[in-house]
Amino acid sequence: MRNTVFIDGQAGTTGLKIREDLAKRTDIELLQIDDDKRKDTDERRKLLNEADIVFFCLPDAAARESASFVTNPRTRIIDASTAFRTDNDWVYGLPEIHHQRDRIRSASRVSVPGCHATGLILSLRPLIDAGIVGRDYPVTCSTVTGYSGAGKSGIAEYENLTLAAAKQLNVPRHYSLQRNHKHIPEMQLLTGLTYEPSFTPIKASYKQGIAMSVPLFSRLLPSKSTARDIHDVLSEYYASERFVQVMPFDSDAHLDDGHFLITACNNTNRLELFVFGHDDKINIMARYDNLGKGASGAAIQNLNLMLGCDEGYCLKER
Ligand SMILES: NC(=O)C1=CN([C@@H]2O[C@H](COP(=O)(O)OP(=O)(O)OC[C@H]3O[C@@H](n4cnc5c(N)ncnc54)[C@H](OP(=O)(O)O)[C@@H]3O)[C@@H](O)[C@H]2O)C=CC1
Ligand SMILES: CC(=O)N[C@@H](CCC(=O)OP(=O)(O)O)C(=O)O
Repeated sequence: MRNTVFIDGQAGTTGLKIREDLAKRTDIELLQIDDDKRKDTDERRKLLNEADIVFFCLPDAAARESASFVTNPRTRIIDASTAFRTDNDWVYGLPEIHHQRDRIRSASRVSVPGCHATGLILSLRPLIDAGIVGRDYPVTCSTVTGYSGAGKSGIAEYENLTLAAAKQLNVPRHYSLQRNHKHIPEMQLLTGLTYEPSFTPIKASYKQGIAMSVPLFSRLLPSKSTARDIHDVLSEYYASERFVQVMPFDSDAHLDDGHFLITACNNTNRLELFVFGHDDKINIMARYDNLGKGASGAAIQNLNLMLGCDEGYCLKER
């Protein structure tokens, strides 16, 4: 029997991609909403309660509204927004974190991680669990990200430009400089840090692909662990993962003439982790597609787990 799926927000950046990927599948029947009824409350409410699984690919406020419309106890929800990521009644959809995969399999409410948060949590959580990084470590981190992370309006901002605006947007832009990015609460909760990490994102003039950088100082770690120790712990933690790979230690072979290529995982659900450094200096880097493992890929990986089918069904590993 086929599972019925409805995507609330099917015309947005994340919704469109999920729809495109699921349309190829024989195990799923996609419930369609007419284009002129996409925001019609009654029609959405009807479809939300007809489907076995629904995706919310909506702004936070609309996601909260949709959640309140679901009254059918059989309907399971996968939400791509920030609305429920730190809510105890929802399961955080990052299966690579120990014990999370089993929780996702049986969950009825799953929250897809934020794109920036994914990189930080996967970099730090194994190290904090192992006691290599103290919970009270003063973590700083930053990302460089493509403009599609901001959805349709962000894409339009960069792609429908006058010449003058194009010149301005050609230059990378820092944002959330008050250290108030919306992913900070989930970063803190899911890493287990005592204090909020200091996080600075930078948006640049390319469509998709994200790189998270987490610098650490060996002298501030409880056992003065080195970059090599950190590489060993991460390698062991993710050894059996399909979508998270720890790349060989400190190798220039990963670089393009000494530079890090942010877009190397684009159009896949793959996330690559790198550890660079020597002596006191350690730098963990994660690269992935903000629209892949950072959004629709992660959402489909969660769907596969919830349906009990192959976790990688219709997802590209490389
Ligand atoms: N882009 C990314 O890299 C990532 C996005 N996310 C999150 O996923 C969610 C969706 O993001 P994204 O796809 O980028 O956003 P988009 O802005 O591209 O798409 C959102 C869609 O929701 C529709 N919509 C807005 N309000 C309503 C409503 N009340 N009822 C029905 N539909 C509505 C919009 O309609 P209309 O077309 O008319 O504007 C649009 O089609 C957001 O919460 C975002 O933060 C998460 C991870 C990464
Ligand atoms: C480039 C860009 O603007 N990206 C967005 C985040 C995209 C994302 O992950 O949004 P959600 O947390 O809603 O899922 C931002 O940094 O605010």
